[in-house]
Amino acid sequence: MSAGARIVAGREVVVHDDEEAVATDGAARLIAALAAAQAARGHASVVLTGGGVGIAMLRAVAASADRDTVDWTRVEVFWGDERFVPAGDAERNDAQAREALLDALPLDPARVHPMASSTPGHAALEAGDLELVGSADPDQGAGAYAQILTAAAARLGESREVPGIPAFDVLLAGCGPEGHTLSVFPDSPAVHATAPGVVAVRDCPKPPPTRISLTLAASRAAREVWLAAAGSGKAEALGRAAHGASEVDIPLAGLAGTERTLWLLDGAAAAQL
Ligand SMILES: O=C(O)[C@H](O)[C@@H](O)[C@H](O)[C@H](O)COP(=O)(O)O
Repeated sequence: MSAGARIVAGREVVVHDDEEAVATDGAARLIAALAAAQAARGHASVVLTGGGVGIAMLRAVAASADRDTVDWTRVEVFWGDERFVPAGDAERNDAQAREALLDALPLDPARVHPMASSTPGHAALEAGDLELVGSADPDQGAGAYAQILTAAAARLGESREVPGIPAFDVLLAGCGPEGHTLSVFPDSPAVHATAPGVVAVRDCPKPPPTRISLTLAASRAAREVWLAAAGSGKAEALGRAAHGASEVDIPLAGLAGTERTLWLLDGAAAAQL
């Protein structure tokens, strides 16, 4: 267990003073975890999230003096969810991640796997496979991402617990005040999708309304799942999850890594644990 952490209902919880400290600590941990994965397995994989803290963490990685302890040419990058808007739209999680960090790294483009945009007909050749990067239909985009994950599982190692999905080294997630995580919202079709996979999400209460998301079951293929959240608006949902709420009511309660589940919070978000 890491320094300063306590266990709350099976999760390792680290509480910081403010959002900036959450982002800085998350960045340091991410750099260390990716370097350790490369030392152990020769490659590393991370699943990124959108949202304020998730993107702040990427900015902190970009600014870190330890950034180059990771061989970024051998890091495989995925997304846990994506806003289904046109390619390059500033609302897209991948566009925000590129701007915050990815554009500054010597990543291998064949190892960066964005989810589909809503711009139809865009396709790209990646790692010898045809990856669909744009479609008018979010279901088609979700299906394409499921294929990308299956191919990646063959390369990176399939999760023993969740067949067909890679055993990602780290999956990053945020959460909303009503308990959503990824783009899995309370009592929505996505939270009832128990088979591990990738789903199209419609009518999201948080704009934009159409998204693509891993299911909670697919997210649980990751070795380590880290939830980063800050602010009093997240306190009630985190408190309910810590006190046993179901993932149907509070989807973030369903986040769990096969080796570690870590919550990186500020004091305001941790107030009801
Ligand atoms: O695309 C998104 O919106 C997300 O991936 C979403 O799950 C986000 O991480 C949380 O809503 C937290 O967002 P904030 O940190 O901005 O509150």
